Amino acid sequence: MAFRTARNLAYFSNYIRNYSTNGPLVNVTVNEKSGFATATLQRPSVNSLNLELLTEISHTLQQLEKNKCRGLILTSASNKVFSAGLDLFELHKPNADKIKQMWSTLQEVWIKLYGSSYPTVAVVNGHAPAGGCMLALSCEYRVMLNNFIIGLNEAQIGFSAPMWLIDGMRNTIGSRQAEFALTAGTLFKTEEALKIGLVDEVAQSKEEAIEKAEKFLNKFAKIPPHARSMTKAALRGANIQALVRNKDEEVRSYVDFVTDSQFQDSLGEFIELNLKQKLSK
Ligand SMILES: CCCCCCCCCCCCC/C=C/C(=O)SCCNC(=O)CCNC(=O)[C@H](O)C(C)(C)COP(=O)(O)OP(=O)(O)OC[C@H]1O[C@@H](n2cnc3c(N)ncnc32)[C@H](O)[C@@H]1OP(=O)(O)O
Repeated sequence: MAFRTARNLAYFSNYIRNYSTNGPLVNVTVNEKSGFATATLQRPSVNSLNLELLTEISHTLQQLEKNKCRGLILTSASNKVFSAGLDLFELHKPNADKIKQMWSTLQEVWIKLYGSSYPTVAVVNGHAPAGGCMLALSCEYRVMLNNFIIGLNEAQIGFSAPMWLIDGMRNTIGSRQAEFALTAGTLFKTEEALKIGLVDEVAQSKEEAIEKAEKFLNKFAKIPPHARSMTKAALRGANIQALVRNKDEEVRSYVDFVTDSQFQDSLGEFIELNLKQKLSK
């Protein structure tokens, strides 16, 4: 049964309504004609990835897969920030159990989005540092609006991106550019990101970006879906399998790393320097 049927659509909307306690953090709409779903991240003010948002993204992806989605556009309700990445306030002086769940859910999101059977496009309509860039990189195609930044700036905050994310970056922009970008933790302006292939197209407005995203998704209209998804799995499978094999070990290392006092000190400094307005509230 295709996801675009009215019955499935109603089921999906009900599911999202029932799932969220404080209103959905991800709003999903489906274009009944094309069958393409648009998932809009709407956690104020910057879509920072806390456990609740990550869990909702993960459940949304699961439902899309189950309902044989024909294509996904991932975007943001904010007109300034696509996603600010992991919620740094949740990483600061953390509860180890929550951190464990957070990292495990982040891994799930990568597995489900990078490995989705349906085609995916990120409409990057705002800044996309770190985890924001991760979400965009998990998609197959990226259309970005002008005057924003995107990149994996983990090195600047005092850690390294995990192996699966490094691989995702390498697959997108090539080894040499990935090495330059990751070791310096570079955040690229839209035009620079286009030049190195971190984004595929630039748009002047969200409407134009959505049109470009739909054009990309329509390219697959005549390709048998199972052939498309088998080919995608062949290309991306090794990355996913390596993560699945190493999942629990990575969660353990991550919790140790984040709860270590040295990391907490450097995160505290980063917050103080970059997000101190919020800290002083
Ligand atoms: C086997 C090995 C395993 C071990 C692994 C070791 C560790 C590995 C960790 C790897 C992690 C990789 C994956 C992802 C990592 C991350 O995502 S880390 C997060 C990095 N994020 C950032 O650096 C972004 C910081 N924010 C900004 O640069 C800017 O805020 C912005 C996004 C560019 C937006 O700028 P602007 O529009 O000017 O808004 P601001 O005024 O700066 O911010 C608005 C409010 O939002 C709050 N905020 C911003 N970012 C965050 C955030 N990341 N988390 C929480 N909150 C955030 C900010 O404080 C403002 O709040 P108010 O003052 O209350 O308005």
